Amino acid sequence: MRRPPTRLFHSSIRRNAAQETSQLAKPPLIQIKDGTFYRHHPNSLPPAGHDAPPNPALFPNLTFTLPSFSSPTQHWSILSASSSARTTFLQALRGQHLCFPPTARSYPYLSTPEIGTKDSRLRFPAHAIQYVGFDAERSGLGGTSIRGAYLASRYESRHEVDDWTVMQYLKGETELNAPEQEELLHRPRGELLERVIGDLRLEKLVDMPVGNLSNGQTRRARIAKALLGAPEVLLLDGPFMGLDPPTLRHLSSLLHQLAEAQAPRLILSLKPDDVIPDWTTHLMFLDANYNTVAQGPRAEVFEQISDMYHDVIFKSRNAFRQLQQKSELNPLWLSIREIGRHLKDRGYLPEPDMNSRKYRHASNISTASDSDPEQLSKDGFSIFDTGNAPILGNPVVEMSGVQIRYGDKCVLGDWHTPSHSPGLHWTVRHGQRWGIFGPNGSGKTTLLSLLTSDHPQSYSIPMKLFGRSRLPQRGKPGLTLWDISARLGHSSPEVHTFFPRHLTLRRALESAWADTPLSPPKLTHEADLKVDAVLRWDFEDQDIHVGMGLEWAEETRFGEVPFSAQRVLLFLRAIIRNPELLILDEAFSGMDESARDRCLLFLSYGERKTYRFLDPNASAERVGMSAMPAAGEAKVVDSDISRLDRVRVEGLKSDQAILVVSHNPAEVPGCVREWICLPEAGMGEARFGRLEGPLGVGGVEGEKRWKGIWGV
Ligand SMILES: Nc1ncnc2c1ncn2[C@@H]1O[C@H](COP(=O)(O)OP(=O)(O)OP(=O)(O)O)[C@@H](O)[C@H]1O
Repeated sequence: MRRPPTRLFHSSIRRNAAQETSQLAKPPLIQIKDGTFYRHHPNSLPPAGHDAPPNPALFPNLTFTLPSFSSPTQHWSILSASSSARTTFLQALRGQHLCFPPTARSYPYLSTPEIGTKDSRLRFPAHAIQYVGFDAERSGLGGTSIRGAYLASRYESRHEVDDWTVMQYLKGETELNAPEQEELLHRPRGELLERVIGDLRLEKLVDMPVGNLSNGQTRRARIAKALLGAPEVLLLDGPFMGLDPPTLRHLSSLLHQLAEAQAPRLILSLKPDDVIPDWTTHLMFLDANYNTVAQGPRAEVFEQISDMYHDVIFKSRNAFRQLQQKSELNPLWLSIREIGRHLKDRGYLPEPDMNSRKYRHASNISTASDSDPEQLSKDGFSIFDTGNAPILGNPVVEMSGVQIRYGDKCVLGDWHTPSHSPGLHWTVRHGQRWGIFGPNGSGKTTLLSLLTSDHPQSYSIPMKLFGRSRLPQRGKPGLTLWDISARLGHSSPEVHTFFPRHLTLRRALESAWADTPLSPPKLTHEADLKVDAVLRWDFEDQDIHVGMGLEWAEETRFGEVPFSAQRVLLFLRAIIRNPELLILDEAFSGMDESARDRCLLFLSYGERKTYRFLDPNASAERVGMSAMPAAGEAKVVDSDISRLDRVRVEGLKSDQAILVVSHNPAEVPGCVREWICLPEAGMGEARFGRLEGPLGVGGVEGEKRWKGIWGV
């Protein structure tokens, strides 16, 4: 059901209807005709092999039109398994990257007199087309927040001089020197400001420093800020990443209203497992090599993807043999498999005509099914646990009535159960694998900051870590920051934000053995071997030839590799020492899906297991598996390194405790069984539960488990 538009958009919708006829004749807003893009001028670089940075042709011969007005309205989403392809495409739309020929990319509507009368700055694509990316969101609001400050400052009452309030951020009052007259003219006016604040539910947050906002709150503030610039087009890169289901629904409906009003026009970029909003009318599908694979009306693109997907899945043996040869892995095929599987699982794809000749081999190929008892999660866990629950060790975390308050606002533990003192009562034991869930703003990050000691109140609350309090007690010294960091592995968007970009990849990993990323690591021979093993696994895939050089890891800096690869490295840094307590807080968000799946597998099995693409025509006995995989799926098998008995990095040990925060079941490791779901402030108490198997198995069972956690 369509919701009525909010106040903000009423007037524009009315105006649009009245002006429809004349608007239809207006020139397109973005027009690309047979254009190819490059990051650097192809003639400006030394020839390949002479230290030239990679400079692939981006979206060769792209033709794309975004109308300025259309009836019915066109709402585009860009789909790709590669975050880099998605972001690069959006950048190209707003005038970034070199276009060949230069005239192939134009913005005819921005040159019309109509735009001139609105705001002369809108003539420039970089102004008229605003980009909001969410990968590094928890780093703050466009550099206006915790700039260079230590993470802990988020939780302290005194803030830096430039820790602006949300209102200052929205109004653009974030310069220490007074702005020029021209700038003042363009500040958002009262009425618009009030409406945007209301529509994005920011009323209660306007006086809060931007550094204190949670992930979901930050997202709303960033969209509000972009809207206040009144752009013609808003590009939202991964808008649903890291949002809880209710916030996601609210945001999607809000975006729909904006898009319908064409004020601004919206283009979303989506990951394969993102919800594709019902109101998306047009899709662009990109592969990981910066090629456009399909574009057009939604149903047509789904049909094309369905054809390609079933082709890849059911194709002849020869094609699958090619897939098996890792060196010949075809990024287009991989992209089609990844996108196709997700779209098929969610019922977007039409079924192919199985009578057609090309599917004649398909009859003996299995497809994934919930009833298959042998079905595994992507990281190799059976869909239902069969063995006994693990024997648990001593407590690692003991909270006995924890409440966190700022003035009279309680952001964690604002409840009272008859059997306990008020607040959160929670024990995590050695060997337990916990998922921490809850809506945006429910206090998950705050809870973890108490364990990592980023929160100053961690000294005063009733909490023990590793059996000790933070402050000294009779006969027992207090637990120092160094004690904690030696026993803890932690990866989160905040760790990412503050991680030194200049460290080499090897040094970044080695910092797992240091007190802080910049202090000298205390390495042993065993640690060196582990670092080598992880580097080989990370960048060269599991079945590398042992003994290959790793010089690249000493030559490449952390800041030089793509965002997704940085996340992978920080994940590996967190797990490499098998810490007693491992915290993975949105650690997999922002990773490309294939990298994420490999990381999840590595978490549980280290170098022991790997993925293999299997020939769907082979029999189960021949490939040494108890059941055949779903058609075209990569399956978890023993690695060559394991067979050669050269494993240096084992997976999780039975006595490690892990805590995982995620809003996406596919990002929750298959080993997680215990869960806690924090309530929204003032909405009751935390709920606890235990799963009968992994969360990320999709299908009916996966959905049932996920909904159970959210109390749906
Ligand atoms: N110093 C502070 N003063 C007041 N409120 C604060 C402060 N720091 C955080 N908050 C509030 O505490 C609440 C919990 O924030 P937290 O980041 O822990 O939530 P979260 O569950 O991790 O959210 P998300 O899923 O969006 O990341 C939020 O409403 C946030 O605005």
